[in-house]
Amino acid sequence: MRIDIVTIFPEFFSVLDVSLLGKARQQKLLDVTVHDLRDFTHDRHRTVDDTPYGGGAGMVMKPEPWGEALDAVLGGTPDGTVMVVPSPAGRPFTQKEARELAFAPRLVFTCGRYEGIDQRVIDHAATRPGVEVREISLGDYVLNGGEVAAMAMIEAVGRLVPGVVGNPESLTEESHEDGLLEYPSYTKPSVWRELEVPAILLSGNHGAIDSWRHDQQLERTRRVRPDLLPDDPA
Ligand SMILES: N#Cc1c(-c2ccc3ccn(Cc4ccc(CN5CCCCC5)cc4)c3c2)n[nH]c1N
Repeated sequence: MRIDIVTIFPEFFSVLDVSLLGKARQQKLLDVTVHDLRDFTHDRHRTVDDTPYGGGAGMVMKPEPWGEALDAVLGGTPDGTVMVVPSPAGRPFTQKEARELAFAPRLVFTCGRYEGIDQRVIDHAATRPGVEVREISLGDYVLNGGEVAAMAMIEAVGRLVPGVVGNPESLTEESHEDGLLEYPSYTKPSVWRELEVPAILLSGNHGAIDSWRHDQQLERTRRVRPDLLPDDPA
């Protein structure tokens, strides 16, 4: 999978050189390129923002640099490219969407700042052949820009790309994969500060362990996220 990121803070994504995603890049499972939006400006101050039409607080990101950046990045776009626009006005990001995006041949993340990107940039991108535009929100709270959201989405999607995670089985037993929160996990020692590991986990009875773990998922989901249960009697 190819991932392009356009941002005014390219150094923000240096974390992609390390950890699991860094290894995936070395293994050519992920091809990640970060582009500095200011490289697509032509004035001395490398200006990317201006005052909003209609008034209001803050600044809006100018369309011209974005247009040139996306011309450069989206040129020669294979069909199925998804341009992800992190936005507080976007659709909430979910594990289901992460799974969908993991199958896209190419993702382009457009990281806005200030009060956002001139809407015409998003509207124009949607007319580009082979490009699907998705405005996605990380959650119902306000960030200062799109980079944190893009990083979270890249990690959530990148780890689902075949070969990135060593044991793909571990991907199926995670919160939200089966619509439930995950069961609690334990490791050695069996007693720690007088706290014992649940005896069932030491029994070697894997049928009983699986059943206990599913019960734990249901209990935790009912307690913490009843909204995830289709018709929880509550
Ligand atoms: N994903 C995600 C996000 C973001 C996110 C994503 C991308 C950008 C680009 C800039 N910002 C900052 C910002 C802050 C407030 C507002 C609202 N204003 C209301 C009055 C009229 C003007 C707009 C817009 C933009 C961003 C925030 N926040 N929270 C998420 N889950």
